[in-house]
This record gives sequence, C-alpha cells and structure tokens, in this order.
Amino acid sequence: MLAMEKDFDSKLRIQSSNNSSSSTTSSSPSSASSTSSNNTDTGNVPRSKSFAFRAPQENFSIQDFELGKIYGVGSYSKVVRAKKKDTGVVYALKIMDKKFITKENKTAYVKLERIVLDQLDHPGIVRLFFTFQDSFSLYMALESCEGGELFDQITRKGRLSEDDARFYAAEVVDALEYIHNMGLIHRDIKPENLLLTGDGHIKVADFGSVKPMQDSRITVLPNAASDDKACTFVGTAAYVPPEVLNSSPATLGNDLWALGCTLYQMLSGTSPFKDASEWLIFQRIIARDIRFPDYFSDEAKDIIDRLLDVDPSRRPGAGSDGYAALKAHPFFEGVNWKNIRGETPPKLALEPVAQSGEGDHNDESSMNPTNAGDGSVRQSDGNLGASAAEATASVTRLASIESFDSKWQQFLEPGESVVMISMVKKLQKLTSKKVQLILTNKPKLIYVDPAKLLVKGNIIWSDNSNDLSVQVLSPSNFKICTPKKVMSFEDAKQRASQWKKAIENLQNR
Ligand SMILES: Nc1ncnc2c1ncn2[C@@H]1O[C@H](COP(=O)(O)OP(=O)(O)OP(=O)(O)O)[C@@H](O)[C@H]1O
Repeated sequence: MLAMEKDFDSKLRIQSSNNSSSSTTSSSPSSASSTSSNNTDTGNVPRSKSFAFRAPQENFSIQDFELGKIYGVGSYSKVVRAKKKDTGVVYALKIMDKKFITKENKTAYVKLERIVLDQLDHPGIVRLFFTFQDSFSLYMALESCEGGELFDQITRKGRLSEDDARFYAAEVVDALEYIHNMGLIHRDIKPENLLLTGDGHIKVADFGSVKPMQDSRITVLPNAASDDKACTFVGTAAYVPPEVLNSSPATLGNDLWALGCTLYQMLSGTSPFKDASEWLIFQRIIARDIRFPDYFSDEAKDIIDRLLDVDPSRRPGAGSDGYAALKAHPFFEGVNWKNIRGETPPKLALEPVAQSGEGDHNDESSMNPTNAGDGSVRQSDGNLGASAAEATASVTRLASIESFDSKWQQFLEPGESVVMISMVKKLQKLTSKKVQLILTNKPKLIYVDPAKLLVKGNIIWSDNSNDLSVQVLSPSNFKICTPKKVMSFEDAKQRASQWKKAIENLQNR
C-alpha cells in the first residue's frame, strides 16, 4: 500500500509547471463547462513521458467535505456526493480503499482510469477535477451527475420514446467519436455507465475498463495499462460482442456493439440478449438471436441491426469513413450534430419515493470515509423493475462460464435454470469451506460441496425480505440472513452486490 502511495505521489508530482494554475482554474465544475469542447484535436494533451496532470493532486482531507448521499458502489469503490466546505462546490467523490485495491490487484485499473480521465476533455464525458489521498483511501473528485444513470431513466419510464432515445444515443455517439479519436476503447458502454447531469445531458462514466489502442493519443504511465488476461473479458455480459467471446482482441467495434445493445434497451426496456443466466446470454449473443418488438421503427431496427453486425469492421462508425456513416443514418435524421449539447434534453423521471431501506442513505457507517471500498449496499440502484438476468449479468467475467459446468445441472429440476452461480467460501467462526452457491429461477438457493457434489444446504426461500435478506459487507463479502440462521460468504469474484441484487430481483419479480 505504501508503495502504491509513493507511486501515485511520484507520478503526480513529476512536473510542477501548470499545476498551480490548473488547480485553481480547473478544479471546479463551472470552469469545466467553459473549457469543454468537442474538439478532437489533442494539441492540449500532454504526450511526453513527464507531464503535469490537469487535475492536480491536492492536499485536501475528507474533513474538507460535507458528505451527502451515496451515488453508488462499484466493485472497488464507492461514489458519494460531497460538497467542498469552503467553496460550496459539489463533486461526486469516488473513494477507493487502498488496502482493498492492492489486495485485489486493481492498482493498474485505478491508475489507468485516473490518467485517462485526466486527459479527456469533452462535455459528454465525466470530468475529473482533482485527486487526494489519506492513509486509507484514494479520492477522485468527479463532476457530479445529479441526474443519475440512464439505466434508472429506462427503468422508471419502462421504455423511452424514439425521440428521447435518439437524443441520448446522439450524445453518446458524439462522446464515443471523441473517445475513439483519442485512441481509446471504453469497453463497458451500457446504460449504467451513462450518467445524466441535473438538466439531463449524457456523461460517459467508468473508465476502469478502458483500453488504449496502439496509436492512442493518451499518455499512459508505466504499469497503468489494463491487461487482457486469458479467459476473461472486460465489460458486462449482456453487452459483450461475439468476437470478444471468441477471444479476439478489443477494437472500437466493441463499443459500437454495446451502443447497439444500449439503444435497443432504451427503446424496449430490456437488453437484446436477455436470458436467465450468463451462459444463455452468451449463447444468444453467439447465435445473434435478436428479436425486434413491432413498435420499433424501421430506422431504429436498421441502425441496431447494423451496430450488431457480427463483423466489427462493418458496424457503422468502424469503417473507413469513420463516424460519418453512423451520424448519417436515417435514425439520426434531424440531429444537429454541430450543437447537440445545445438541444433540450428529455425530462428526467424522478426517483420513486422511499422504497424500504432507502433511509440507509444517512446510515453512519456508509457515510464513514474510512469504510471506503467496503462495498456498503448500493443505495438507489433503480433496479427494482429489472429482470434478475440483467442484474446478474452486470459486472461479470467470462471466467464464470467455466464455473457454469454441466455438473451443476443435476441439482436442477426440468425447466429450472441457473440465475447466478459462484464458487464461494462459506465462512464459519474458525474455518471456511469452498461451496458452489447456486440461485435458480424457481427460486431456489442452495450450496453444494463441489468435490462430493452433495447439497450441503438449502437456504429457505422467501419473497419477504424479513425472512430472507442479503447484507453486503464488502465487494467480496456478504451475509445471507434468514430468521434461523445468518450465513457468511466470500465471493472472490467480488460479486457480493450482484448476489444481493439477484436475490432481491427474484423476490420482487
Ligand atoms: N460522477 C458521478 N456522478 C454521480 N454518480 C456517479 C458518478 N460516478 C459514478 N456514479 C455512481 O456511482 C456508482 C459506482 O461508480 P463506480 O465508478 O465506483 O463503479 P461502477 O462503474 O458502478 O462499477 P465497477 O467499478 O464495478 O465497474 C455508479 O454506478 C454510478 O451510479
């Protein structure tokens, strides 16, 4: 952890020029909007090995901020609304626990996101203003997106009108054109990572999976590059293109496929390759099994069909004429590409009032910055109407395909399918045991001894959260609570919140 702190420090203090002025001019959201532009010229992007970050590392402490609600919890971070006490400026503070990041080997991802966001300057991309750290945590002060996730808008509205979907898709296209021109592949485009400003404009977020292409204009520090380990993919199951499932290297076509899936989801309310388990989702993707609802216009069907081309180089935006082909598609007719940020956005659907558990926003432990990275329960995840398949498809890795082995089928009845499955550790006071935890659409929740292939426990299902609930303690650790028993589990793939979501979605189905 110390090494990481030093590493961050040294990388952040390479050059002092510009920094003092940038810290006063660029560390507030208002200055961001004045400097933001659609300009894809990278003249202002430092390209040498030694450079000063635009977003400086400040000597702030968490006490300098008044913390508000938790915007959300990621696999290794927590994002909290935070008002700087002296200036009154509101940020989205991304808090990462150093110990956890180091333990989980996420250092390279954190550095990469930091350095990439630092060099991106576009109104459609979440801006990084400054960073700071203390002994326990790293903090990134991001532009606060008060409108929440596009995912929540789709969930609250059921589905979007074609005009509204066109507006959001055009803003995403505009930001993606910039990202691709900078030589980056985002690799996790999906409605959860498309945030909205308070007035309803799109901001692309979550650059933790970003991949710089060979000719990238972005300067990447040593050890900050993301890796593509064999047998894993980066991204989210429901939005992954078929070539990635066949282990082809990432191209910008990945993002265009994901854009097609996202547009489909805006118009229909669900992603195109929806199914009861990741395994089935992958099968659908490989078979390119797409069904368009009747109410999709011909233009919408056509653009989605083209974006979901199995050949990544034929997706509009990936060809030799670049984004011109995508922007000229009849679906986008009438879009004023020169001034899309000047258009009036769709009206935001507001958060439904007080679901149970919503009061946790002010829960002291979740507001305690030293708990950063503890993966406290994601607050308003807006997922109540979403299917369990989609919830479980989120933030999962291809490695889980291997755990979806036919040997688990013997624990299913005919017609029953797996919603979520993980090799987890069942923690007891002094010992821990590896078990296969299996959630099915019945619903049924069992854990199985993986060596003896014996059911070791059947957790009595209840749709009532008083009788069955999941408590997330960290990205990896969670408890399943029933009136008689509390069972603790550790999921090495950090899917604690996904387990919670999957179980709750089945309870709310
Ligand atoms: N700038 C922001 N403004 C408002 N909310 C944000 C902002 N950035 C992130 N969030 C919210 O916080 C949640 C957690 O974000 P974070 O970047 O930590 O992880 P993630 O992208 O959700 O997940 P993962 O790291 O697992 O891919 C997001 O889902 C989003 O809803």
